Amino acid sequence: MCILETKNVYKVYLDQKKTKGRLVLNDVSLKIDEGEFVCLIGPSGCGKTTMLNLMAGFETPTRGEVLYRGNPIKKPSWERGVVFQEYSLLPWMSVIENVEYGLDGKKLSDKEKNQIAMDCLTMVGLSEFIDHRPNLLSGGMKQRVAIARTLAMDPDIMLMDEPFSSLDEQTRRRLDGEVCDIWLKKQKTIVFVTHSVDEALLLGTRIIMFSQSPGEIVKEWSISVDHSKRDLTANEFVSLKQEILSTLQACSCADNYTNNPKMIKIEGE
Ligand SMILES: Nc1ncnc2c1ncn2[C@@H]1O[C@H](COP(=O)(O)OP(=O)(O)OP(=O)(O)O)[C@@H](O)[C@H]1O
Repeated sequence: MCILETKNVYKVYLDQKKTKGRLVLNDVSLKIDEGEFVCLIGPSGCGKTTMLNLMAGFETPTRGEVLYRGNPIKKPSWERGVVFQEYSLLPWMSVIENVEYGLDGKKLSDKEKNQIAMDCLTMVGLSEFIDHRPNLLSGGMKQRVAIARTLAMDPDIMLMDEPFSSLDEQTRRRLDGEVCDIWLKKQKTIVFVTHSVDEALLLGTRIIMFSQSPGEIVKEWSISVDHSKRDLTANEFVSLKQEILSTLQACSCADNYTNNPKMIKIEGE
C-alpha cells in the first residue's frame, strides 16, 4: 500500500528579490509503499535533502503534490520522523531527557514517556548511558540517541538525511546494521539519503537515483536479496555497483549547475 507519493513535483527556491528562482526539483513523481527501504542517491546539490524536506513537511512544492496516505502534506507531523545529518541533540539535557523531550507533544504520563524512551535507548544499545550529557558521547552514540528519539515518536515512516556521513567507516557500518534491524523489527518504512553507493546497496530495497540539478529521477533499482545475505563482494553486487556508479558518473558530468543554474521567472511577480 502506498504511504508516500510525490506527483509531478517541482521545487523552485526564490532569489532574494523574489523575482527569479532556481529550479531544484524538476517534475519528480514517485511512489513509496509501506515497508520499503528506499535510498535516494545522486550528485551533490541535486535536491535529495529538498525531496526529504518536502516529504517531512518542512517545505512545500512549488508545483505538484506530496501526499501522505493520499492526503497532501501541509506541515511536519510525528507520523514522519526525521533523522538529520547533524545530531541535533539538546546539550543541556541528558540522553534520556533528549528522547523524552521528543514525546512532549503526545498525551502520555511521565512514566509512560520514560518507559518508551528507555525501550528505544535499549534498542540502540544505550541503556547504560541514559544519564550522560551529549558532550560525553561519541559521534556514533549521539546519532543513536537521535535515532532513539525519532523511534520513540513511533512514526510510520522514518526520513533519514545522510545520518551517518560524518562517522568513521566502521561506526557507519555498525549503525547501518542497527537501522536495518530496526527496519526489520519495527516494520517501518524508511527513506534514506546517502552519498554512499555501498550503503545504498547494503540497506535499500529500492535505490532511486536523481540527476544533476535540477533533480529528476534518472533510474531506479530494486534489490530483493535478504539483508542478512548481502555481500558486496558477490558478483551480482559488484556488477550492480558498477552500473550504479557509471550511471552516477554520467549524470554528474552534465553542465555544472552551480555556475549555470536553471533560473525560472516567477509568474505574477
Ligand atoms: N532553503 C533554500 N533556499 C535556497 N536554496 C536552497 C535551499 N535549500 C537548498 N537550496 C539549494 O537547492 C539545491 C539543492 O539542495 P539540496 O540540499 O536539496 O541538495 P542535495 O542533493 O541534498 O545536496 P548534497 O548531496 O550536497 O547534500 C542546492 O543548490 C542548494 O543550494
